[in-house]
Amino acid sequence: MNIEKYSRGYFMPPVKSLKWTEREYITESPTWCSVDLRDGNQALVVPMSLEEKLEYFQLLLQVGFKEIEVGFPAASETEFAFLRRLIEQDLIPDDVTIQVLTQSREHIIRKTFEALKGVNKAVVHLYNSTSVAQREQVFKKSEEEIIDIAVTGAKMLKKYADETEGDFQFQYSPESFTGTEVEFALDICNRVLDIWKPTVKNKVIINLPATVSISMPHVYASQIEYMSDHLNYRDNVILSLHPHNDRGTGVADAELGMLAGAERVEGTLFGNGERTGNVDIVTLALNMFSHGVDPKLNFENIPKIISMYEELTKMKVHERHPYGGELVFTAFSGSHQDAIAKGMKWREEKECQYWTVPYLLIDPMDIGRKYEGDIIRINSQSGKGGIGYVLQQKYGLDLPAEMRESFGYSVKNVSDRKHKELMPNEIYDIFINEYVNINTPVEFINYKFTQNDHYETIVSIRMKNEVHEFNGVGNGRLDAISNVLQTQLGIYYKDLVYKEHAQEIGSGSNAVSYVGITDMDGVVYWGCGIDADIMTSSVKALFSAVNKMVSSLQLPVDKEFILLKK
Ligand SMILES: CC(=O)SCCNC(=O)CCNC(=O)[C@H](O)C(C)(C)COP(=O)(O)OP(=O)(O)OC[C@H]1O[C@@H](n2cnc3c(N)ncnc32)[C@H](O)[C@@H]1OP(=O)(O)O
Ligand SMILES: CC(C)C(=O)C(=O)O
Ligand SMILES: [Mg+2]
Repeated sequence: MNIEKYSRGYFMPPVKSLKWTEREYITESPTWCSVDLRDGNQALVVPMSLEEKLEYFQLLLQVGFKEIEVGFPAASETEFAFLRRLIEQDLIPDDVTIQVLTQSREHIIRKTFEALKGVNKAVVHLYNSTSVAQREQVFKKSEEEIIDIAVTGAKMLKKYADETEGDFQFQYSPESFTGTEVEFALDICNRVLDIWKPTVKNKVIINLPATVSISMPHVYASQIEYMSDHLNYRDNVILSLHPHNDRGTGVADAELGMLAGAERVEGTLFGNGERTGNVDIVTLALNMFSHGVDPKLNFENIPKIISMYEELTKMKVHERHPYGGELVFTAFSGSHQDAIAKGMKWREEKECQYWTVPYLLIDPMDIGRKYEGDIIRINSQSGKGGIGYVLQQKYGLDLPAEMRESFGYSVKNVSDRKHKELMPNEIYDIFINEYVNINTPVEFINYKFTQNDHYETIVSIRMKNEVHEFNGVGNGRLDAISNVLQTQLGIYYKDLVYKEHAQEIGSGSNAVSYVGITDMDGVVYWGCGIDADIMTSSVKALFSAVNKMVSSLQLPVDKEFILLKK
């Protein structure tokens, strides 16, 4: 790699300013400004049509944005017409302020104000680039000449605003701020403020963009803190951030920037925007939410927001995207699944106030995701905890702990062999086929019981197409039948374990029984019986376990032969 080609192109403030390091977390939501319809839109392969922008605008209103940069009206017919539509059809709610972007060029500013005619209120956002690279290479101008672009633009905004009806607030961005000497950025912002003279009633927004993110987040935070501490008219200035995500640290930049004194953040849903995108407001807001701080945006139905976002922008939310991604609440691996399943149970039992389930930063249900099919999915990396959880949640089958282990391996093996994820119905099918009501080679037909001080049974069993009746006794009914199998058919085992429950999910209310038996070599075999009658379900479970053992050990099942053997 050609490492000699690169060096650090950012500027630390002249005085190190690190008060932000003493603040631990963000205690209240900033003012959010969506720039989806401008920065997001200008970065799309095909920018949105007017109708699409209208639909996206509605989406942003539903999410709860109160400030929305709706476009760059001088850029195109669509941009201009969109703003006109919003104004002429009165589509801007009273508590929402729209924002428009303009360069510092008179014909562009003029067109911008033309587009704004009839608006009640709006933020007019002026930008010019200030970095060393842009001064030298793009504008080929001195610092004073660059300041002149900003100051001239600021004066033009004031003039056109004075001539246009409506309530206008001004915003200035020293674009490419992160590649600008911080003292110069401060100087140019103060010179613009001197023109606009912000007041308590008409504050000015100074927006400090990481147009290109070129440093680690603590550098950006230090730059923001320096600006916050040294800007003139500070009480009447709203300090705003506009991070991009070139280094993958857009969210960190915004969070540290807020700790450093910023009161407002510009960004987009899911981080759409130039190159690697703007900062993702969904992530920022839900990060706050996860700390118990109200972000004042509503992401209760994130699947719907994603589907509208994808349809309108033609972009895709990545599977691993924080909060929104399809897989971000999903555990495939055994130990994660086990911990999540136990954490969910703990939560149910303890009725805890705070969400503390391991591996899940927030409760997926809070943003419209569901547990089923979302948090635990099964492949060859999965474990008994997760597999048991799926059977329990989806089919109401609460397997005994030891049986979960044995079943877990069956499922993993299938997934491994087929090299695919297994859906809950496939897991259920494996369970039914391998464990439930297994009746070969020894088929249970029916039973009769009489009770004295013990139980007597006559049980009918089919083997090799012939039905035989056997008599047996025992302390309980299952014990009586177990004794038939052992003493009369010679199918010996030990340590019979048994569990039953009602199957609350699905049609009807079946009883489910599980039986585990251990052969003479210590190998355990499990069976399950499902039946409307609880006794029958337990007998079926016993026969299922017995049949698994008989098949595995290849025991003879001819009645005469067994009796002979005995
Ligand atoms: C970081 C950001 O996202 S900034 C926003 C970027 N967004 C967009 O550019 C989308 C909308 N833009 C457009 O549709 C067009 O660029 C327009 C309509 C604004 C201008 O179009 P044009 O004049 O045809 O082209 P272009 O943008 O290339 O203009 C470049 C000229 O503007 C100058 N310029 C660029 N930015 C600014 C600015 N903020 N203020 C003043 N002049 C500027 C350049 O130095 C260059 O000057 P030159 O003609 O002397 O070389
Ligand atoms: C217009 C400005 C704020 C911008 O989009 C940027 O600098 O990234
Ligand atoms: Mg930008």
